[in-house]
Amino acid sequence: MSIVLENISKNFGKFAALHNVDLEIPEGELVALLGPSGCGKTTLLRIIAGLERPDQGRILLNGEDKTQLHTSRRGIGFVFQHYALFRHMTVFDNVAFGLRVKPRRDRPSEAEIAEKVHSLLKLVQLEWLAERFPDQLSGGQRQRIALARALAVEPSVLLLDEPFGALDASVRKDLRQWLRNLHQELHITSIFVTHDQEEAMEVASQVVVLNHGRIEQQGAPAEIYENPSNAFVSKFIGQTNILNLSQHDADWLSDAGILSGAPQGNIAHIRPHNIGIEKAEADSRSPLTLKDWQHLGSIIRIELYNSQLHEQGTSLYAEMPTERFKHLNLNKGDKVVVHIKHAHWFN
Ligand SMILES: Nc1ncnc2c1ncn2[C@@H]1O[C@H](COP(=O)(O)OP(=O)(O)OP(=O)(O)O)[C@@H](O)[C@H]1O
Repeated sequence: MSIVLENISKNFGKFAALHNVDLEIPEGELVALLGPSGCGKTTLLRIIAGLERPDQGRILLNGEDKTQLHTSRRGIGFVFQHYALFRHMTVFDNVAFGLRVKPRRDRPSEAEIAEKVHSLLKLVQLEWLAERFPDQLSGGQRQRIALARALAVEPSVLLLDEPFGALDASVRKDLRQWLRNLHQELHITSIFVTHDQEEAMEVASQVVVLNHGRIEQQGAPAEIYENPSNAFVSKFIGQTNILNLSQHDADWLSDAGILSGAPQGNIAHIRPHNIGIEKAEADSRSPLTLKDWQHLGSIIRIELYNSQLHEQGTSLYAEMPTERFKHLNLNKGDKVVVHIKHAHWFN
């Protein structure tokens, strides 16, 4: 099901949680709503679900205005943190719940329900847990069961609010991949809320970046990373070095080669992987010293100290493949020269 939001605004008392939000989600996408705490992600999700009424605007599902339609009639499944599994029911009964409460004329027989529940438990790869109670499951297993429960009623849209929020890092990573695979299998239009940019980039086919109740940018992860439409998005998505030219950082940038052309703004955002490094000659006048580095798996993050950077104490971060770093044979305290391959410019 496609989703279109037109000019949605929502106030809580005097506080404007969403301002004139326009959003189009084509059928079958897996969309991340990404933004800092309090930016309006959950409010937007609740409005799509029909759990919250917008003060203004329309919600179109498959092109039809459903703004006034009750949640239960929107064909939406959700996995919200506070809609936890029913503790007194087994896994099987939890997944069967949505089918058993259907009106009599739509309700499948118990045999059909059993078949459906088993096929869903198979889909989430937890068939062997059917007779357990939620307290006897791990956090990751509970989330997968919650998803099976949401899928039982064959929703046209799946909404997930911080689905992996409370889980530890390695379980989160597994579940991200698993959700992506599941989506590729089912193709249900899905929207999940996260404040974790890495999660959004890794899982989603489309990322919607929100800030202060407004959409800053929508696009494929690579598009948002490579062409951030403003300084907020650039800073929020991935690591970036921020250099303010109006604060006299221009001189050393010019030495570094970045200002070979005219600056295209007052502020340069430079991704760590766009900073190339070479060992400096002994007589180099480079202001940059290798301060420290960290191993991030196959890449190395390098911290450079710049004695001429206007804001004293700030470092510049570069990244390169581990192999290349080994080849450079650098030690802490070595002088380096940098070559800046690309910058995003803002005012
Ligand atoms: N029922 C409410 N009454 C008053 N204010 C609310 C209500 N619900 C949300 N808000 C406010 O609206 C803003 C947006 O809230 P929302 O839950 O949508 O943010 P969020 O982006 O999901 O944040 P988080 O990542 O922290 O969950 C917040 O400032 C919040 O305090």
